[in-house]
Amino acid sequence: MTHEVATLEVPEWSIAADTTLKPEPGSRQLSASPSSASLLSANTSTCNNKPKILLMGLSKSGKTSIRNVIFHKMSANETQFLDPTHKIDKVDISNKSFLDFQLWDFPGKLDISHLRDKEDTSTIEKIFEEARVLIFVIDPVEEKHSIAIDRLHGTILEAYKINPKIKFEVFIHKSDSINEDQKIDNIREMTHRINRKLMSAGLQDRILISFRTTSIYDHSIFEAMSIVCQQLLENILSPFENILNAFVSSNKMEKAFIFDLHPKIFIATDSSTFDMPTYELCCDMLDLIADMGCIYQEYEGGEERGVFSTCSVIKLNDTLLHLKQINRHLALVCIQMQQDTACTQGIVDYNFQQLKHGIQEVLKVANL
Ligand SMILES: Nc1nc2c(ncn2[C@@H]2O[C@H](COP(=O)(O)OP(=O)(O)OP(=O)(O)O)[C@@H](O)[C@H]2O)c(=O)[nH]1
Repeated sequence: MTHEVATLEVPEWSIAADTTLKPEPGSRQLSASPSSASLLSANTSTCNNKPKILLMGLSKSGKTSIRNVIFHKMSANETQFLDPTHKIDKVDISNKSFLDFQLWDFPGKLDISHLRDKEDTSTIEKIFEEARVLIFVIDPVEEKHSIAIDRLHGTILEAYKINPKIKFEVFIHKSDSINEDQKIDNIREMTHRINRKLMSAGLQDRILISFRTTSIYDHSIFEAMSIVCQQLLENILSPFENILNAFVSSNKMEKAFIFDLHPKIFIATDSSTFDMPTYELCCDMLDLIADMGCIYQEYEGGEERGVFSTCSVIKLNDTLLHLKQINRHLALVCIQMQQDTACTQGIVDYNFQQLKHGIQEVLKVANL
């Protein structure tokens, strides 16, 4: 397979060290033997109006690793040296990001479902009433499956009681350590066990839980987090999808994604079938352009020179990969089969300008 970079401009988003993370001061303090009170601590009191995503699960299930790999560009191998989380770690995802929300990483030792008797209930209510999505991370190779399912069930009941609109996502994590058959079996077994528990509480029709297999060692965690983050953008998802559908059909594209560049999360795609290899190819293109950008970024007077109209095309045999920056935060990445000569670069460029205009109009109306 020949890899050929046809055109390349340096993207301004590729350079900066990751500044999307702004952990709150003191949010990672250690305590010798944490009680539930110290695990919760005053951290829950500094809420703001941003949507919140909660990251829960047993100790060592991989919550902090997920957070760091996606939002802090930590390599998967480095996560082996992470300390356990001792207090709720709240992270603002904003600044250089299009997405604007808070991610709350909970200590695995903190079992919210058993706190009602011990804690001020208003603290627990505060956690759930402002949350949009609860991600529960389960390690499938742990012997503590039943404990994890019990904790998940208790947490879901508690959260639903306080906030019936909250969405539930279960990441069956560390999928790199199990084979394909085990992945399917795991999802089937967990769905069955949690549904049986919800049925006995009479809630099986009211609570919808999505199960995904994830790993920080491949793109699956980025895909899963992308789908979770899209739940915060409900009002723009459908117009974005329509615009992408029109772009894909008029340029005879295979697939198109709109990515938030910090972090590498896709916030929309066209309605054609999603397949992992295509998504991985688009992610790899983003990484490649970002890396090239780091090397070739030009500076003016010690400052990075802003490049707002980055366009890159990579030719892989008979496939063209396009990356076109829409604005400071967003980029279109799409795949086109080259044998389709009807769509020249000029036509693609013109149609991209129409897409860009459409996206900007949607963002204006949505006040984003
Ligand atoms: N194989 C594999 N290991 C992972 C994955 N994600 C995390 N880990 C490892 O799991 C271990 C625990 O990860 P942490 O992120 O610290 O777990 P945690 O859920 O935050 O743990 P607490 O802070 O105690 O609640 C680390 O050694 C990680 O390297 C994964 O996708 N695959």
